[in-house]
Amino acid sequence: MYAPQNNVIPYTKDKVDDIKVESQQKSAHAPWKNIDYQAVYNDIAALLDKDAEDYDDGSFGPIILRLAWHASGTYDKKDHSGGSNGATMRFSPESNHGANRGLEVARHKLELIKQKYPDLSYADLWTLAGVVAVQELGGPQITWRPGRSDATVNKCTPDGRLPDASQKQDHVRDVFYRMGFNDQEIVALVGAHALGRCHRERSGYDGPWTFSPISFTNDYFNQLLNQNWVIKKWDGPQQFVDKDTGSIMMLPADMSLKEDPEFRKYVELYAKDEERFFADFAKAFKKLIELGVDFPNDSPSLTFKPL
Ligand code: HEM
Repeated sequence: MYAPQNNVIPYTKDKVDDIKVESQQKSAHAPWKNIDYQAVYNDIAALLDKDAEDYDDGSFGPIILRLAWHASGTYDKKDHSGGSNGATMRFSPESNHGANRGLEVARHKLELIKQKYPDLSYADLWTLAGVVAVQELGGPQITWRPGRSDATVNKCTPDGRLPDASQKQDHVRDVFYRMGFNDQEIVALVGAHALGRCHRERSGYDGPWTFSPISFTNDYFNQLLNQNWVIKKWDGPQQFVDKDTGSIMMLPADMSLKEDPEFRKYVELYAKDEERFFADFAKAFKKLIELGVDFPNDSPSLTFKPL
């Protein structure tokens, strides 16, 4: 179990009641106070595998997690632009940036939740949904805070802020250092590739990273280190497949994590210590979804019980 940090208020019934009492006055200036977040969590959790029998590996969790990451990973610490606050991927041009191809599937699913909880901002919804995806697919508990607000189209970030999978460690560092992450945090975050898969029609790449793409584990690191990776023979962009089965894959950017000695230290650590990976991922992911967010002073830190 991942014990909440000391300053974290567990999402107990009392806390829910507190929020309800405050919301009896229906806070027009702070609509985020009017919401029962464990109820939202539960509704998102129920959505992950609803009508998903014919979708990918049977869960919308991975693409919903990717939405939370791409909404947040546009942050630039120099001018505080981008980040999850604003949810500007609702608008073109950001929704049409190449890196965001396919994410309309996740945005569309979550629209059902937005309709049920109109006071919930899209920025809070998408980040909370990322937390739900990680937890419900077996990952660590992640502390989350409400209070983000939605911006208008003029806050869309320029194209090119998210990582380019065909590039290696220098580029990966440029992108994540721009957000304010260090090498250990970068490796922990990319461990999310335990989940989900690449889609030809979206990124051009093809296939999952692990044999269990709807279970959050440290298996991405084990596969990265222990498989014999060979260049896939095809007409698509350069990617690697495991020599034995040809059914799992790595991107050039993934391979750079094991080729770069500083990154590799953490790949090895997380491959042998899943508990450490879970703890470090939970911290780094919380940081990711809070980049650039100026939370209201009274925004509580919440943890959620899995369904
Ligand atoms: C070097 C950094 C990264 C690169 C180059 C990268 C690249 C990619 C690419 C090319 C895809 C396939 C998209 C598709 O074809 O559908 C993908 C999927 C995915 N990425 Fe990353 N990514 C990076 C970091 C991250 C991080 C930090 C997270 C989360 C914390 C993440 C979570 C995911 C997930 C869950 C999927 C699967 C989506 C699905 O199944 O539809 N990625 N990534």
